[in-house]
Amino acid sequence: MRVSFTKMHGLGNDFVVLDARDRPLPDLTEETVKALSDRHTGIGCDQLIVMQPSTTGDFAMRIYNRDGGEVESCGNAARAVALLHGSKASVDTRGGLIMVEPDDAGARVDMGKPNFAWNAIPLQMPLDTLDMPVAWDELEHPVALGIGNPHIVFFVEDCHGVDLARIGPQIERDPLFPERINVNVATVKSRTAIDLRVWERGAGLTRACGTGACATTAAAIARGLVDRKVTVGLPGGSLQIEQADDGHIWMSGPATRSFEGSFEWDDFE
Ligand SMILES: N[C@@H](CCC[C@H](N)C(=O)O)C(=O)O
Repeated sequence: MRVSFTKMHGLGNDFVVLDARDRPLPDLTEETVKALSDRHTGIGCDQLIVMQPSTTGDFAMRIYNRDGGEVESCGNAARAVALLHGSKASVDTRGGLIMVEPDDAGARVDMGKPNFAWNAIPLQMPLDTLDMPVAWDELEHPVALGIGNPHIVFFVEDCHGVDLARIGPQIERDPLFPERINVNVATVKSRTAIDLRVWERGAGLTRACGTGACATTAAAIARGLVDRKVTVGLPGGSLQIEQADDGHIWMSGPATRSFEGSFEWDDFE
């Protein structure tokens, strides 16, 4: 079966997007995701995204990390599918229903409410998620929360000085996080600006992480470190994040279509 794809990115966090809204795809296995995501032998991406029909939203977005695992949420991909859809839409994800709307800058997304409940994230045991009594080397007292998917946020003096490639995988796979976790190191620059680097669960260091930017802003607001409207600077560029009066986190930022192509499904099974 010949399948068309669109290669896209949000601030350098890149995706292979398959549109199965009108034409179903064969079952996607972990091996197929890994093979398509491979940067040497496949098409190459951080996440594989599948758009599908939905009964609860205008369409569904399924998200697979490059390691083959299916996950709940992806902020940068939400902006990418908004661009492909072309108009305001409700998107059904495993992390909940989100609203997307293309705009001049790319897209605006209502990512829903952050969840600080330890068993929703989930953590292995009850802990104060706003000030966790845990440390990994110099990284200590993090905030843990869910924004569809699980995140841990460390506020540090200089996020660029953290060896995230070394410590990120240790934290991601610590038994404290039964479903593993996305690891954010953040430096608060002012009441309206945060610098952020992210070690993504199942994908490693990425140029940007939309849910990471939302989770970090929600954590910084909860700690009283920033105002409710923040610019988050990531290696790939900036996102605008805002918490509305009802607690929902809104994200605005670019989404880019890189190229289109097609492949033989059988070659990646
Ligand atoms: N790049 C994404 C997040 C993708 C999923 C994440 N790695 C997870 O495992 O939860 C984003 O922009 O939010």
